[in-house]
Amino acid sequence: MTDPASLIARADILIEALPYMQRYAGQTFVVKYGGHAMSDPAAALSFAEDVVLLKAVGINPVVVHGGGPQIGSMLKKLGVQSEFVNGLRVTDEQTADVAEMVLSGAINKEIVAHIGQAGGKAVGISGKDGRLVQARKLEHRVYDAERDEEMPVDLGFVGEPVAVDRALIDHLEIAGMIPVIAPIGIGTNGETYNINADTMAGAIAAALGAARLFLLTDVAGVLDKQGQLLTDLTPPDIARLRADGTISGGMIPKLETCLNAVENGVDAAVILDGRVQHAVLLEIFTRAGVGTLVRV
Ligand SMILES: Nc1ncnc2c1ncn2[C@@H]1O[C@H](COP(=O)(O)OP(=O)(O)O)[C@@H](O)[C@H]1O
Ligand SMILES: CC(=O)N[C@@H](CCC(=O)OP(=O)(O)O)C(=O)O
Repeated sequence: MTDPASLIARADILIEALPYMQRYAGQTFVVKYGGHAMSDPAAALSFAEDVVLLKAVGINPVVVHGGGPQIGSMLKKLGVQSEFVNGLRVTDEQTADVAEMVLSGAINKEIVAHIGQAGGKAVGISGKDGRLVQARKLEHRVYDAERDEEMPVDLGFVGEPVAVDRALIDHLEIAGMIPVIAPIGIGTNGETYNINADTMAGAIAAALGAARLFLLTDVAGVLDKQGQLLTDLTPPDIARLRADGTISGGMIPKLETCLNAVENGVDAAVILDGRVQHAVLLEIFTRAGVGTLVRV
């Protein structure tokens, strides 16, 4: 028989979560699940359980997923070269087709299935469904040291969200369904845009007036040059980390997303390690938050 003290300790864990449940009931949390974080099958299932638990306690979780490494493997199988500029994949027409196939097909449905297994009801969509995310070509600029100025770089069919029509998400919420969104946008002429999943999650979080944006990745959070976790960041901190080269690659769009989100009404954005089982629950429902919190 389990001893009474350990039973009480279990109940204490639930009681610790109570004020958070009361505070967050009815609020929308956007959770971005990165392609790197997905690689651990046990963490993938525990992620689905966390999302179902959020829904069960009255929070509205909206999942936006990535799949960069998985797109990379598929392109490799097809013998297509892929290149990144500041964490963004240069996307020609063929690459856009592959990105849509991998994101909206394989990955999206896998997450939907996991949420189903965990006892929830998820609906997998992309930014094309219900014209959820209208996009245009991203005009990207990169600093050219020789010229000492920012120069335009053509990234092909990389999109930036220009408008979010939240109607479909609202319908799904009313129906008790959890939206799972692939980061594909639609152009005015029906073209397919490959959108960085962090950017997509940030745009959706701002449009929904989400209370929190969580970005799940494969590091503990933002690390300083010594590899130590930075637990709290403000917009000036982020500008400094970018200027002194502490952040690079995929962390650049991630922190830009956090900045945009908190400057556009999202209360806080958190970067956390999605390889840790139940990372989302630990962050939301315990006193010891994990990861890097960005606030204005
Ligand atoms: N200062 C930093 N702290 C943490 N990670 C960083 C930093 N600078 C660059 N990175 C890189 O950013 C990566 C996370 O971005 P990304 O690979 O796009 O992840 P995801 O697929 O989850 O979106 C980390 O794995 C790490 O290699
Ligand atoms: C424009 C751009 O870079 N799009 C990304 C979309 C997927 C993504 O962002 O996935 P992660 O979150 O796993 O990195 C790509 O093609 O890889």
